[in-house]
Amino acid sequence: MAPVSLKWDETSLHENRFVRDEDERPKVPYNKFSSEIPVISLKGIDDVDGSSVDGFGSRRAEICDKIVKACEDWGIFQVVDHGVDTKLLSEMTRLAREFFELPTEEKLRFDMTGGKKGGFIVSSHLQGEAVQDWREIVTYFSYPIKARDYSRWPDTPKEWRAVTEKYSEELMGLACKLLEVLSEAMGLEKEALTKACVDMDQKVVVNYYPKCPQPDLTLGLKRHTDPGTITLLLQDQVGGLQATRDGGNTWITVQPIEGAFVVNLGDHGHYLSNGRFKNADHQAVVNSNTSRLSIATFQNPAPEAVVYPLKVNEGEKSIMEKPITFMEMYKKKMSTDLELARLKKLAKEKQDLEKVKPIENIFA
Ligand SMILES: O=C1C[C@@H](c2ccc(O)c(O)c2)Oc2cc(O)cc(O)c21
Ligand SMILES: O=C(O)CCC(=O)C(=O)O
Ligand SMILES: [Fe+2]
Repeated sequence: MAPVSLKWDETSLHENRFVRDEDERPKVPYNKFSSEIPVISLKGIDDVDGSSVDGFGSRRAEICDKIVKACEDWGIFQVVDHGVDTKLLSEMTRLAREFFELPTEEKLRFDMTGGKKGGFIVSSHLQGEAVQDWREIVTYFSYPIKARDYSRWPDTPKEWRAVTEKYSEELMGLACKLLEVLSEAMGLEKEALTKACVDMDQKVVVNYYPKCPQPDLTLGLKRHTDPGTITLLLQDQVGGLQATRDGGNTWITVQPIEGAFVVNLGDHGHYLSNGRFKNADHQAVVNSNTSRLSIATFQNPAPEAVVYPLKVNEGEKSIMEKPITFMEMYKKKMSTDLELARLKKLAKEKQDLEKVKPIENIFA
């Protein structure tokens, strides 16, 4: 299947494929930033247990409390002082932008359509979506290292592969550190969550959202929860990431912070904690002033890893009926997402037909 379109500046939203139903359209501007999502400094997270700040408990304990609270409230928070070199972050962003500025034919050398594992695609990783996302992505699978297929990693700009390898390694380290905190908060050993992932997978998705003539009618990336354990998102200073915790009634736009990562829990993290930690419900909106770039690093369990709460407290019930593998969970989620989109499209077509019926009747 050929990609939809790469001529974003010539694409009119009168082309229905980008127009969302009214209930799905953005409710809050891309640049009206909220301070509701906590920003947590990780400085001191490696302090050995027992060392104290001014005699009041350790800095690590303080950070852990903030992370746990954010996961219980929103399933989303930002981290600063995380230890990943800021030069690496700016290199990663610069090279990613250069990739999207390449001529179409160059990007299509990595065309991912037809089920290839990694590469470039317009709009969505899900083929068959009723309404398209206003974005392009390039994606590659970085862990486990033995499964890397470099033929699916962009080779232009030429420094990108080396930078990406380093970036992936650093982010794997940071993600594991955050999972240790959550394991301890569940009263489990530090390695409990990473062990439950068996051999942790990592997948990097670089999102490029072109500027859009009618941003109020469409979405850069439709509302979703991430399927995996935890996601680390690096975004530029434009703004567009939005979160909801009341099923899409109200939304907030996450404030971009230079050098910070937005961390959000996915479905796997939510299930393993028996629902204690939220799987962040989020979307990306676009704007008519400027394009936007974000880099999502998805930390997922191995496909064969068993998904089931690690601990069910006394008096509670498991939120899962039975254990399933991550592969089963992922496939079920993606097919449900597609099916919902298909049903919505059908319902809309039916509604549109009903509207024209009275006119037909005039001629009957
Ligand atoms: O692009 C994404 C975002 C996200 C997602 C999940 C479920 C959806 O229905 C959706 O439209 C987007 O999580 C992903 C998970 C992946 O494995 C690949 C992706 O490209 C994405
Ligand atoms: O671009 C963003 O801000 C959100 C990206 C995202 O949610 C994703 O890639 O899963
Ligand atoms: Fe996401």
